[in-house]
Amino acid sequence: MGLDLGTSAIKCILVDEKGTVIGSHSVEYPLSQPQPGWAEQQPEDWWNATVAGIRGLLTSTGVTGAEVGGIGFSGQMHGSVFLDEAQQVIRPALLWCDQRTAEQCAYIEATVGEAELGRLTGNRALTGFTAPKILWLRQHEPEHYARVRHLLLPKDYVRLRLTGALGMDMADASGTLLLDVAHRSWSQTVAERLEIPLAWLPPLYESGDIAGHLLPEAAALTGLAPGTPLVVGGGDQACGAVGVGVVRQGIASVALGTSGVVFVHDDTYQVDEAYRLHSFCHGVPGKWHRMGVMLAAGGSFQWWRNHFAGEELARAQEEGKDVYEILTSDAERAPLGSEGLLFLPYLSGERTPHPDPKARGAFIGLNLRHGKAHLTRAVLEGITFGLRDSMEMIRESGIKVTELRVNGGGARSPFWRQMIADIFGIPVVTVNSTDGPAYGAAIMAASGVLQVDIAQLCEDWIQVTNRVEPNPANQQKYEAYYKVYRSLYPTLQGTFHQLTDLANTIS
Ligand SMILES: Nc1ncnc2c1ncn2[C@@H]1O[C@H](COP(=O)(O)OP(=O)(O)O)[C@@H](O)[C@H]1O
Ligand SMILES: O=C(CO)[C@@H](O)[C@H](O)COP(=O)(O)O
Repeated sequence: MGLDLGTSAIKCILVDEKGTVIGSHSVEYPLSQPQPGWAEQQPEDWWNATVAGIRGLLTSTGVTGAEVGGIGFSGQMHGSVFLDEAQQVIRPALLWCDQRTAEQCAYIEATVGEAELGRLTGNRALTGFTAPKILWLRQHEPEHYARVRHLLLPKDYVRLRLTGALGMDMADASGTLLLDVAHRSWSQTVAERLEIPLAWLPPLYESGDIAGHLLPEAAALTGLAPGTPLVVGGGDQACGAVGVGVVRQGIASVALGTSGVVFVHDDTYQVDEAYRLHSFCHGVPGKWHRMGVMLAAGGSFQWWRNHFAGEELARAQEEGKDVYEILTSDAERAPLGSEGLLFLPYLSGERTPHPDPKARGAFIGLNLRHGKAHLTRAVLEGITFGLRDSMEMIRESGIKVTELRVNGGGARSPFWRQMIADIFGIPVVTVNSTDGPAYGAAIMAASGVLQVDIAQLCEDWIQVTNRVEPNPANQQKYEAYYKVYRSLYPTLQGTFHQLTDLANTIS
């Protein structure tokens, strides 16, 4: 069984011993934004959704608990679950997309030193990461901070409830800013300089290791058998990459979920100049990866759907279609470049390439000829240009990428896949497994239980099902628009900051 504890829902899948998916079941949970730029979830909601998700999956597939050989976990990364002495949750978790910690990031870079932090952790301090969240708690909620005894990431908390065992994988731990990514161990130096007790951090594992076994009370709730092994699993980006077979050099993946991620495998530990890309441990034991992360990729498209696609939603219901399919087919009818219209996708601030919580979105170049289809196309093009920025950094690092494997909700659209091929100038493929991180988690479960290499299972289970080549004529036209796109953030940065400050002070 593979579980993916996402931002909006948990997705649970069952896979047989040949790697075929035999069923899936999702259960949603809410996200709260108590203040602008904040994002929180209740760990109890994750737990209830996990129990309902596993039960729903067993019921819908007719598989019995005793037939499940093992469970692997994928999860949204970076979120802080603060637990007290009795392992009880102290407050809602601050999520990966929470932007409240700019001041704490500046403090970390000043205290540890920017270059030293990079040398020790492989990364720079970014608002979504976990260590700044701990410092925020210390500064703003000292009564909560005083009770903290354990710090976990989202999926590790749910695994604790299932097994009673504390643990974290190297891939997810890389996003805490407390891991010595090169040596795959907690960084005593960083923890000491930030005065964060190392004792709060759980034991570290590789993704295919067994972390514990299902408790009888969790078995009774879920319908699974007591003692079922739980494999550690990984952060959702590492799991998503494993789920599409990005386990060797030369292949990259693009994940189009709420966030947007360009991900490359590294056989050895590598860092990018000035730590512009994240350098993290991979879910493949003893391997690493680099990635660029956009905060609102699919999230920008979802925002567009939620606020401006009432008509399309009604059409989707009438025609029994998905509203995203209607939106993308309308967008396809607008000309390439949306007749001189560009969209900046920094609706949640940004991480890569502009680590700036005050970055904002924009439509640039509107004229009277533009209608909704132009704007929809501009949103998709703007997101894809944003992803291309990460690919440029990967290219500048000297990595030659010959194939892009796409996953996440956005990968369902053939139009968007062709757009990625044209904007990146690289062939885009899809594979037989379309369950992304949940499938990667199932591969990790099989690896732990059957004692087979993760890379070998990817080789055996994953096949390319579709390949699109870049269209040279489109590539040239997009190149011209991309040049203008790249010039926009530096020009507008000051304006974005002024507007964010105004919005925070004048209401
Ligand atoms: N048919 C589709 N065509 C294009 N984009 C889609 C389609 N379906 C979903 N999406 C995009 O995928 C996103 C959801 O992706 P998903 O991987 O499920 O996200 P997450 O795991 O972050 O919740 C949506 O916000 C939307 O932008
Ligand atoms: O912050 C990151 C990776 O560094 C995000 O990838 C989150 O881990 C969750 O993203 P979605 O899967 O919900 O898009």
